[in-house]
Amino acid sequence: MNTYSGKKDDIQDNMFMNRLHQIFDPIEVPFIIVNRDTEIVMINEAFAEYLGHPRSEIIGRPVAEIDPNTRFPFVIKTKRAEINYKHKFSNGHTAIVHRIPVLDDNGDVAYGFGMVVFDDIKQLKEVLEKNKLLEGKLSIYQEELKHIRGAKYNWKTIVGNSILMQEVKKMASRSAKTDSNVLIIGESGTGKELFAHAIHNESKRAEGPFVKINCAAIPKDLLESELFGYEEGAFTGAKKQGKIGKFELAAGGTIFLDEIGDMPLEMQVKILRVLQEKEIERIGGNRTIPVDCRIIAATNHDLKERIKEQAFREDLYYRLNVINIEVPPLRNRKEDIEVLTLKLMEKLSGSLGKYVNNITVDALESLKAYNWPGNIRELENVIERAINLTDQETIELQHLPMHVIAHHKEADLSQPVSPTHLQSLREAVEEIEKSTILNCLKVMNYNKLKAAKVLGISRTSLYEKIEKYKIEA
Ligand SMILES: Nc1ncnc2c1ncn2[C@@H]1O[C@H](COP(=O)(O)OP(=O)(O)OP(=O)(O)O)[C@@H](O)[C@H]1O
Repeated sequence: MNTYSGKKDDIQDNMFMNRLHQIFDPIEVPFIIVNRDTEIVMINEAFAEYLGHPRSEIIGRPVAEIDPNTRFPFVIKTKRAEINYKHKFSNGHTAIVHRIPVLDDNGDVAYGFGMVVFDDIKQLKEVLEKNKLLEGKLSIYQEELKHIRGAKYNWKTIVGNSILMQEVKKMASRSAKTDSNVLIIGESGTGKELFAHAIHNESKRAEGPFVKINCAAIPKDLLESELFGYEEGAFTGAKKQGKIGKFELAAGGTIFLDEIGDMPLEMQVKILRVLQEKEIERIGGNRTIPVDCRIIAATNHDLKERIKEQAFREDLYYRLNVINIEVPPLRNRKEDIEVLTLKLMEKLSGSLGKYVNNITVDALESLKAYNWPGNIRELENVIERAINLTDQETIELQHLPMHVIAHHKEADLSQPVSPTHLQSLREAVEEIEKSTILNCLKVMNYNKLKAAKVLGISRTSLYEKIEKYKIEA
């Protein structure tokens, strides 16, 4: 081992430099330390070898004697570090180096520290290439993550080019540029959730998570812990390690509060507090956690009516309703029915594994004539049923439910039902009854109370019919 024996050769310095050699020698990266007179006080084996000199011959000598191109005198004079500088050594090697002045307590330069980061430019190029490759991969994974995290839809996947839809899309797209709260209103099945996805996807939070919570589907007692999470042992039955709530999960992204109109009043107070304070507290916790997510809420209720009924807080309504987007019902944009039908046929053919890509003019006319109380979700169900019924690649009138055909007056006269579909009146009535109940249940998200109301029958009667037709509800 070589030891330092420069001009200011006090024993402590010597021991210190020996120690540095012990540290830097096993490392293959070239390191060097010079004193303020730019004499080499430490150089590890890797650097000595790189310069092509035995270490014993260069320790203590001015670095410029070994490498006349050195910039250490400049770095020591200016006290300015040079990071990632390209340097051509006098032995012909070109490398990327760092040169860093090390200051003492008085702010004067005590040493100059140098290292070779890449020992030739080719190596640097390779690293850059690798980096480019990794960046490419990273963006693929980011895309995948975005997909997994939930926000799947954008303006293109929201089908419909009627004037009404163009207006709503324009408004929603404008809202995506801000971070304000958005309230999306519209009947059930109109596509409110799709709009929430698309707004998130176009916002500056697009790379963040999109977290949805259905305020109507989660039992009242669980809603608070779902939204805010809880600390370890917060209540009996709580998970041991605690639980992170949706607001925290949505950090950096968007939280979508679906069916906000059905949120219990006690929870509305808590949500209002979050909107005002921009912080939450986990159940059983004693610290506040800042909320960093955009809020989009949706409802199919007339919230002003709910306020009158004292079922919804007026202050919360105004907090949420900063930007209001109203998704029109399908019956007000019948121009969209054809393109929606074709798109849904394509989508459902894929998921049902049955290729159906045509629809007769009559069948399409029927769809256009119908009023669609369940909107696009109902249209989707009707198309799915038709794809299941047809033996060919075409949906015909006979594949549509009776209540849809009934709206197309000429259709039932001009289009005879095919002999294979002839049936008794009782069978026909039962088929209509069954499909009407099934449709209604689907449209009402299997809420039997609501479905019974819409069907105009009692809940008991609905249960009997579900039993009779063996409907899985
Ligand atoms: N414009 C559209 N283009 C294509 N598919 C649509 C469109 N609008 C809605 N859908 C489809 O219709 C179904 C219902 O849409 P969505 O769940 O967004 O409605 P919603 O208004 O949020 O309903 P709810 O109020 O019951 O929650 C979904 O399967 C969705 O993919």
